[in-house]
Amino acid sequence: MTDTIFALSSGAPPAAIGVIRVSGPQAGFALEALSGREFEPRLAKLAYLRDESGEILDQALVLWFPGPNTATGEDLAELHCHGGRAVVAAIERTLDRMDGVRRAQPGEFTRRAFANGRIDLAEAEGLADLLSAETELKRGAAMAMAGGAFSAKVEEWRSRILALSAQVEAVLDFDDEDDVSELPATFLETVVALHGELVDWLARPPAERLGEGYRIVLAGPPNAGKSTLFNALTESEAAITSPIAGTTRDVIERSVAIEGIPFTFVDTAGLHEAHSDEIEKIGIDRAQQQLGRADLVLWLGVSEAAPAGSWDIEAQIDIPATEAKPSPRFRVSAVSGEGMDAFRGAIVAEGRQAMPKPGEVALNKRQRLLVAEAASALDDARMHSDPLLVAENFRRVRIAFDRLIGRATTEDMLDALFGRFCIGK
Ligand SMILES: Nc1nc2c(c(=O)[nH]1)N(C=O)[C@@H](CNc1ccc(C(=O)N[C@@H](CCC(=O)O)C(=O)O)cc1)CN2
Ligand SMILES: Nc1nc2c(ncn2[C@@H]2O[C@H](COP(=O)(O)OP(=O)(O)OP(=O)(O)O)[C@@H](O)[C@H]2O)c(=O)[nH]1
Ligand SMILES: [Mg+2]
Repeated sequence: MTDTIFALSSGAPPAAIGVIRVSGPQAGFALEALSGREFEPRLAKLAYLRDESGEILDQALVLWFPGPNTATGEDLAELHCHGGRAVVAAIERTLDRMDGVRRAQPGEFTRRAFANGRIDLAEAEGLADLLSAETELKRGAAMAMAGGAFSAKVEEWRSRILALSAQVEAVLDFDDEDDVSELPATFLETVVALHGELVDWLARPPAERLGEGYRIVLAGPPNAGKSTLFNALTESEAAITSPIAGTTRDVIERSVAIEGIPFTFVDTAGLHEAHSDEIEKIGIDRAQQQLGRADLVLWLGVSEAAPAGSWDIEAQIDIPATEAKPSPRFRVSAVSGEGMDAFRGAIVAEGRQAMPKPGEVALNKRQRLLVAEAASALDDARMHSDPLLVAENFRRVRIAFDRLIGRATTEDMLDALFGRFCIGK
């Protein structure tokens, strides 16, 4: 028999309220054992929860959801208890002592929702992202994925490839000529259109961008004001600043959201020919590596040395002795604040255009690999005139679509996905 599982599904104690969810065939029994009574479906009721000896553990608000029309597709009970550590622990211990009832593993509620067909795999991935969303932009993308926006798209692609497959199968069934010339005139057009759509999806900003943030590296010679600017942009004191050249030696990273856009700012050691100091040399090596990883480099050195694609910044403009650059992209002072508003605005605009659009679905790596596999199979299909090979490649396309929404999955893959969830989800 399926185990009945339980876990605290709200924030960690101590909290005002803790919600313990119980899902599975024994959920109704467990609820009755704790409360001594039965409940009307989907109607909140206040009840005392007791252990086997009759001792009151808590007074809780209880919800009873009989399956299969529930979040998990199983019988489901929710105990909205007081969120103190000992309260939650006492209720959990009492549940744990019941036959066929055990603690849930990470993501196990969602895994059951998937196993019972309540949600598909893309929606489950969206839920995982929703739980880890720290910016407005990521929340919007995750909500779109969790709400089935991409699943609906894949279903549509799937029906298109099935229709194309049927046309090829018809040729295979009725034609001895082994020639795709019998296919409808629109056949190739339809293949090309679907392929183009997949390629467009692959060109979209990836979902990982939303987590990692737009990566901006500050670079230039010592004492150029990199760390001071870094602190101003991240509104922190993360980097040490001083008039001593060579103050920053290691790479300092800070992730911040500005206007809902996620950024990772990176401060680096001043670039110059370090002759004697071994530590500084290592720092400069690391700074150089960071230049290669950046989405955007803010260059505070002489304009002639600016790396390709970087923004040439004239910093410390409040200091009269600062030599003016001929045509910098921005002139700023992190100390007086001069030029900073326009500079910050431009950075936000740059980050925004590299991110998925608000509320738009973004694909994660797994999803991109499968869309790429479907696109490449369609491309192969286009190259063949043998209907057997065309049909075979269309099968590859269909399998990739199936994997996107979880119609074809392996245990390993499900373990990896649902392991990302916290306990209680
Ligand atoms: N108290 C509580 N809040 C919660 C959740 C929960 O499980 N419990 N959720 C946990 O993720 C989210 C809401 N998600 C849910 C998704 C489906 C169903 C559900 O029962 N679906 C049924 C009936 C739908 C209906 O009544 O209209 C169904 O789909 O058939 C419930 C919650 C966020 N808030
Ligand atoms: N007045 C003024 N002083 C600044 C400004 N930016 C930086 N400074 C000062 O210049 C000195 C060097 O600044 P840092 O930010 O440490 O320079 P850095 O580029 O990080 O230097 P290294 O870490 O050694 O490579 C410090 O004393 C700062 O206080 C500015 O915009 N105006
Ligand atoms: Mg520094």
